[in-house]
Amino acid sequence: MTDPMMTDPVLETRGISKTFGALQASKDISLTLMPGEIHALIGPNGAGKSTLIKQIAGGLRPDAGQVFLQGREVTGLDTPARARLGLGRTFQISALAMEDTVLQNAVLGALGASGRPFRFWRAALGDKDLRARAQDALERVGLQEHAATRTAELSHGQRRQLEVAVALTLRPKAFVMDEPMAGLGTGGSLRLTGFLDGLRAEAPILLVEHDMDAVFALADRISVLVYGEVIATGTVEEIRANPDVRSAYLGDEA
Ligand SMILES: Nc1ncnc2c1ncn2[C@@H]1O[C@H](COP(=O)(O)OP(=O)(O)OP(=O)(O)O)[C@@H](O)[C@H]1O
Repeated sequence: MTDPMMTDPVLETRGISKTFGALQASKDISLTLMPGEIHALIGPNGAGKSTLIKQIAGGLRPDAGQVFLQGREVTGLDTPARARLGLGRTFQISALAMEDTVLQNAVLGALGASGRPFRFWRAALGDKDLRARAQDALERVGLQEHAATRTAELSHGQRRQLEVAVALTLRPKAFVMDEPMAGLGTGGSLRLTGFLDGLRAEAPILLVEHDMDAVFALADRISVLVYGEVIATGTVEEIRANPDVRSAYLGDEA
């Protein structure tokens, strides 16, 4: 990881707050994602992790606070506009078209990245540039041999890799990932952990994850969210040793 004192964050939230009725789901959240790092966001169910991710990605407008991507404020932009500026997102629930092939899904991602309307979808499949971009992304995640496979036939882990490939067609400056390990067995989690480890050199990753083995193996920094509030940010060692974090979340896992 690059020394955080020496560089500017790639992605930053400043004072993000959001209430749903009487519930404060985000309380004055300020986070940074530095070049080359994996910053994990952990916390109990209902702590507000997905709500924060949605505000960062553009699906939910904060009541207060700002989001910056490479120093540019994006708080007022919608999700596609943020994606075009380089915010790569993968979802808790797969957003892939299961009946389409792996390559078609990647081309669809590349089409979205190009900013062209989706009614050109069929034409996009024959577009050399989009196909090249899609094939390049598939190669980077190691799925090139499965380009013609129906997405439904991929393993769970391969689908996660395809989601990353779709995000890669955007040439992202930062990744935001919501529980990529969900539903993977031990072997799948280990493979994806190795893959994400290498991916951080491409773009830093803000990683929401419940799989603590993956978090402890990957994270340069961890922020702990409890009742909508970041109660601690630090290295794996600092977070494991933090008594507030142990009592609020980690318990025996630390
Ligand atoms: N659209 C909404 N309207 C009302 N309440 C909401 C809405 N979205 C989320 N909440 C509430 O906000 C709180 C935070 O939810 P959120 O899904 O962000 O938590 P989380 O940390 O991602 O949980 P999990 O780990 O289970 O995915 C919860 O109490 C949830 O019920």
